[in-house]
Amino acid sequence: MTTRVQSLAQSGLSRVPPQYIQPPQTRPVRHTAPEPDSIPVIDLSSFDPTQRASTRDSIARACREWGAFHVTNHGVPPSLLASLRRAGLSFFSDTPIPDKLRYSCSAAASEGYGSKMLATTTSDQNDAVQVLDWRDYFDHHTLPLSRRNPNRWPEFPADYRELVATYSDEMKILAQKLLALISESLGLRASCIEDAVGEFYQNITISYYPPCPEPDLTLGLQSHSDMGAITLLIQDDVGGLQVLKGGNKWVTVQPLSDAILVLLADQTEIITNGKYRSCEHRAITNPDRARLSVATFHDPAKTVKISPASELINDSSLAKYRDVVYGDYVSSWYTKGPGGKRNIDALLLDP
Ligand SMILES: O=C(O)CCC(=O)C(=O)O
Ligand SMILES: [Fe+2]
Repeated sequence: MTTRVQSLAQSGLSRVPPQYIQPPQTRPVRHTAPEPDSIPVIDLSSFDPTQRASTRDSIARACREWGAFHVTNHGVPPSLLASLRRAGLSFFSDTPIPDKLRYSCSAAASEGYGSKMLATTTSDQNDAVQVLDWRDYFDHHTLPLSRRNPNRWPEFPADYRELVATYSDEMKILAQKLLALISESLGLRASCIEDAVGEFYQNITISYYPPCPEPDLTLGLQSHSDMGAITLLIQDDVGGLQVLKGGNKWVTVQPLSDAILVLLADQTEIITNGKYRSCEHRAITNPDRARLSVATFHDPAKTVKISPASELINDSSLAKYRDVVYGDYVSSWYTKGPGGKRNIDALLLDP
């Protein structure tokens, strides 16, 4: 069974164990001065037709420049976001570790309480070395309803299961709204991306990053892009999520109370034929405070074949990505590990 990072952190270590030490090239660089650049914020309240055009333009710019943006006035009650963060934090910080271990998940992508999501190796003097993330998590299978079994989720606090179920339903509605706006921002039919994805397979992962004694040597979550279509993320006020801008600059996403962060994922990159790239991101740790985030992933079914939208392909704009059956993409992702964007880049026809 994998060690939980929280038990290591609570044992009062002053150094992190060697398997959590990143090689020099992937260690985080801490920003001391305020960063000049920040993730765009898009107000979704203006759903009347005249404003919709300017919302679409802002979305187009954010998707091209960042592959990520915050949304405000998104229709999800702020009290629900706060309650879910509170319930998640209570599971991680108030439940004794032996009780949490009753919910242990067995392998990558299975439901439950775990720590090592990603098998990743880095080469150290020709020996393959596995580097672990400084993170524990709880993964919930939430949609379609046939996958949702709240009995597998924590039963404390008392409203935990109901909150996760309500949150799942709200995130589905928001993901549909956003995929429609993103499609339209490319001049496509509103339903174009959602039709290509099909019924959403939705997972909700609550991540808990304990304080880390050596934050300059570790990552809470190594660099990756999410493999599905679209991810909706909320975090607490601690901060630590970073997105890669322009392929070379890590920018910290400043927590914005009540906003929801939208991250474009790999299948949207394929469907839009690379007009919008998926967002590469990672989480850093800090020495003082534990951090909590909730990521809601919206993926195709494993049997769905994903290819660039036919509306975007013509004689002067050829398909840039190979078609892929989503289940094959997922298997290969877990076999190779994330490694930034190497999985999606491997599908490029002419890299
Ligand atoms: O903790 C975060 O902010 C990032 C989580 C994430 O990227 C993921 O779960 O895929
Ligand atoms: Fe992610």
